[in-house]
Amino acid sequence: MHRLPGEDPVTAAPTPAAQPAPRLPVSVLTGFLGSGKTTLLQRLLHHPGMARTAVVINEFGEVGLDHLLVAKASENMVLMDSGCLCCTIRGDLVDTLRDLFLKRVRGDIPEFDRVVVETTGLADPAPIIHTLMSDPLLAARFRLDGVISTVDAVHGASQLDRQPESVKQAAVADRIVLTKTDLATPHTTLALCQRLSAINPAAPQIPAAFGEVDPKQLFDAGLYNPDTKSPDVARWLREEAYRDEQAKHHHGHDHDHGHDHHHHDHGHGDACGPDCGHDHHHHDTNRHDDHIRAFCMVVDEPIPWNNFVDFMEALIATGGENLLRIKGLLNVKESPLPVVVHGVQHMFHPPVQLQEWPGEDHRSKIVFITRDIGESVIQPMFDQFVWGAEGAA
Ligand SMILES: Nc1nc2c(ncn2[C@@H]2O[C@H](COP(=O)(O)OP(=O)(O)OP(=O)(O)O)[C@@H](O)[C@H]2O)c(=O)[nH]1
Repeated sequence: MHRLPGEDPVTAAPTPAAQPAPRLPVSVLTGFLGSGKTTLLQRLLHHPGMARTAVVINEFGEVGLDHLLVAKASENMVLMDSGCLCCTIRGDLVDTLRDLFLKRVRGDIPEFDRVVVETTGLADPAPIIHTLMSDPLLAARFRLDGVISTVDAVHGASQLDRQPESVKQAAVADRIVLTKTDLATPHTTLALCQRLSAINPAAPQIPAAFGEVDPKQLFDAGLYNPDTKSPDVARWLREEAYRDEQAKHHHGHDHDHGHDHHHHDHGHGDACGPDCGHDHHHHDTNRHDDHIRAFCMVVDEPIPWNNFVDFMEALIATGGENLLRIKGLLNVKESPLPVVVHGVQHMFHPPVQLQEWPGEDHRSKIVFITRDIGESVIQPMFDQFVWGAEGAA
């Protein structure tokens, strides 16, 4: 069984949340085969805003860098005229990032302020996120900024139907980039956006034909706002997006029987939109995204920290691989200051104690994106572990 790292955020030396973390932010760029990752990267590498970025890719050939190449820094590293560095994976990601960091410290390569790692199209992004969180040397030097997932506006819906990886890539995303919007009809794009909102209510969906997007929309997706140099919980958690989505999918239903409901086009094609009059509201267990649940729990009473850890451990033991993303702002009983938790599957970042509440609302809010574990399972488990031992609530 996995303990939450950090054990006790209250008695442990508090992570100084108000100071910007010195670790370099890493963005993971993922997306299904052919969904436009390379096209997006090519456009990004041209962008002046991408100077001081190191990009980690699988092969130079894929990205077609010849016209951008300024100097070869080493066998697997090139420097571009935009100022950014591009390097191919050597060994594994851990070796590559350590190598990059060492070269930067030694001054062998120009300083960079952020890293983008492109995954292959069939990759499950979770192990990469785990590597960043769990390798002690990497975790001391790098931090996960966010996951950017490209979704093909034309083929995205059928990929969501058939490919569990594509659903997972969308579910763990902090930003979703809709590619090939130039080729898709507005109806197709709208229907896809609605499906993506049901899978991942909080991730902004950014249309980018031919990779045309302002890098600012993709980066700085983490808890810290680089402008204010302080945590921006509202932007990071976006629990209201989960509540809006839950309200949409539970209209007319006051029960939770373990299934979510989705609006979708089940074969009516482009002509079918949300106002087309078809009955879109039904179950279809063959679609991979019908297994995804996205919901928010709001807890009024302060939570005993150890009970919360027990709850998380029980949940991880029940189905850690199905907890795609969990984020929370907790009011813990032992402290007047809030604690932020963040997990992907069975791995959790060390909890962070904030130095102040982000607003007047001091209730705990936890958002979940899960596969096959609904609120109807998680809420009773939470009540049992968190309040059961206390005899409260
Ligand atoms: N019309 C149009 N074509 C696009 C767009 N984005 C990508 N493409 C094309 O789609 C194809 C696949 O794009 P890539 O950028 O190679 O996709 P990828 O995700 O890197 O592909 P893999 O590395 O094979 O997983 C290429 O032929 C691109 O030119 C877009 O926004 N509009």
